[in-house]
Amino acid sequence: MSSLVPDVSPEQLQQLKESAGRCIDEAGDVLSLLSSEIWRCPELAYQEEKAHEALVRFFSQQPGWTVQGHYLLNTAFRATWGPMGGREGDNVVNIGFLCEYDALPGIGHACGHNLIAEVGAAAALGVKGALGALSHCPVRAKVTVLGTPAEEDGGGKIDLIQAGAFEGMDVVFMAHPSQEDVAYCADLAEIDLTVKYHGKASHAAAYPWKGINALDAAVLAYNNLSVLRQQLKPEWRIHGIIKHGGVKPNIIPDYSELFFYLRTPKHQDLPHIKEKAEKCFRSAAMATGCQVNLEYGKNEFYNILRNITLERAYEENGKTLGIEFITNEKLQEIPLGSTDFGNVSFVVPGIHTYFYIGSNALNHTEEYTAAAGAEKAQFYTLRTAKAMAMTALDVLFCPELLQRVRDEYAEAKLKEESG
Ligand SMILES: NCCC[C@H](NC(=O)CCN)C(=O)O
Repeated sequence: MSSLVPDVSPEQLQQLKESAGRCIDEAGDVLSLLSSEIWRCPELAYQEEKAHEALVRFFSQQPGWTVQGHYLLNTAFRATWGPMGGREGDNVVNIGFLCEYDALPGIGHACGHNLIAEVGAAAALGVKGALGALSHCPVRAKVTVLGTPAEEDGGGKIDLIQAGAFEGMDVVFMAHPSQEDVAYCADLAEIDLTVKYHGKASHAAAYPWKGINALDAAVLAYNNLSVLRQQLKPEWRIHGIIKHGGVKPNIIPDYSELFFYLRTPKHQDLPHIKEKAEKCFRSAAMATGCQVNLEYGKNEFYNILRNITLERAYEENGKTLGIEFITNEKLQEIPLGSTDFGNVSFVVPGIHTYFYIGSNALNHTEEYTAAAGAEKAQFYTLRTAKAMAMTALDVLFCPELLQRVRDEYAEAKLKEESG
């Protein structure tokens, strides 16, 4: 155990951790109600108005929180507690907990973002409850809960970074529902791409030769990408849909639209995959005579800048609660997606952990939607919140640990950005 702040013994820190756990358990009912309220009203990216309202109300009803609704984004919020403790002039240690709450089209909370909101809120209540019960907290602490919308589409955290929402935070935590408990996954960098082909309509039977077929362009592009995949590095991903391919069989389509995600392990590799994909889309335009427009998403999602120091502290705390983390060997088998937390990890040291919710269903399926709304998920969600809260207390009371977190972050960022 790293050395603690003066006047705090390891036993006292352990008692604080147990106090945080009790506070989370005591709030279990209201936390479950919050989570199910969000789960029952799935809302898409940037449209999470009911979820935003539920979370703002939740923290407004909890004593001691300063709550800002519509914080920098219409459906983002910020709830802060502190600074408290320590002595005037002491450095404040600001711990951030992130809440996601956007759903997926047609299948609701199939990624369990209602549980992400719950686990962030729960961990924050736990830390605040433990520190608030002290007659005098020897460290100057602040807890910040940030509601970060639109992870599934657009990247609300990236908008919030650009708006300065993460300034002054020392460490951030969030946890994402999964099939396993793991402190880190090598989530991929990602960019959205919308491709629009414009051709010329004509009667498909009477005089097709007068048409310029935008659906042909879409099909050629799709097939170009399908053969390109053999030449991509194994971790790279290109996948997408044809959103529009025509209106009637007897009208040569004059418009088609495709929506694709391009992914690479490092965000520095995104330009390379973009270049390869663009050739596939532009050559299809050339072959058919269509005009083509390529429109990239407004935000590039970064890969996660991992912090092993923080991950290990989280794992140590989680194991005391019975969490069985998967081994590193199995880590290679974890399916990877992308998250705008990656961008956050390049401005603040943090961890984006994954947690089992009592089901082996797969994310982005209707089965997972059911699992995310099931009572069974509550035990695992609160347990994860306790592990996060305990790790936050380690950071607050072990200056040496916080320094190692910061040193690793600075070194990893320098290494990553120097390629
Ligand atoms: N265009 C961004 C897509 C993000 C999405 N994220 C996840 O699925 C993580 C879990 N919510 C993705 O497709 O990776």
